[in-house]
Amino acid sequence: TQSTRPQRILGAVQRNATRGDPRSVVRAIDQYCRNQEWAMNVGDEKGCILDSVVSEVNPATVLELGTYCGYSTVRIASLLPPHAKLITLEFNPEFAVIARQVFAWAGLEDKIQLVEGASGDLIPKMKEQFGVETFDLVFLDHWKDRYLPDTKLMEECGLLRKGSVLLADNVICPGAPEYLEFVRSSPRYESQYFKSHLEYTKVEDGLEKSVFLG
Ligand SMILES: O=C(NCCO)c1cc(-c2ccc(F)cc2)cc(O)c1O
Ligand SMILES: [Mg+2]
Repeated sequence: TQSTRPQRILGAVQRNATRGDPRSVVRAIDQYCRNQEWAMNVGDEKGCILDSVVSEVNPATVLELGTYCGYSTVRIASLLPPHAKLITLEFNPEFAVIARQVFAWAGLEDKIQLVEGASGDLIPKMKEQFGVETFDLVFLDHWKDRYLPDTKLMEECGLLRKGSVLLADNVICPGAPEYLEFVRSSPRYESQYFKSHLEYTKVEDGLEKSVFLG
């Protein structure tokens, strides 16, 4: 029977990465997706920008919206301080099954909590069900038309504090025009665009970093 792209990505990790070495997992996925078949990981070019923002924020609590195969989850978690927690939300159960195995291969299960379901349903449950106060960093990488409604929802649920950082992937390609307009025009956010390229291609894309001002 035919394998799926996420299954083939997991295979590349299991063949080429070293168990317990997160950076080798990241490298194995990038090499596979650059040389064998494209996949919607944030990739190495935008990944370096992600790394720099994570290192600068040094977050104790991280929320990732959109796990896919766990590439960015592993990339972020590998940079977190010892007791920091990363919660990642994934709607697609097939992606979740693969991502959990990628986290295990990287040896990061204790830092990462993957929750399956729709972000719009799960965000209002964050405080009560997952014991979260506020998030220091949010990485938006899920359905692009959910970036804005979920940002408003996080505000309403009191999940953002003065200084919380939102980092959004794909603001150019595929694009999140309503989100971009909102964070760039709202007096409650200080936004900055990091120009880059769509993963594994020469197409323009970028990350938008927006600091919530409270
Ligand atoms: O939909 C995306 N993510 C949420 C899914 O769970 C996504 C899509 C693309 C992309 C796809 C098709 C194309 F032609 C160009 C870009 C890229 C990404 O980085 C993404 O995150
Ligand atoms: Mg993306």
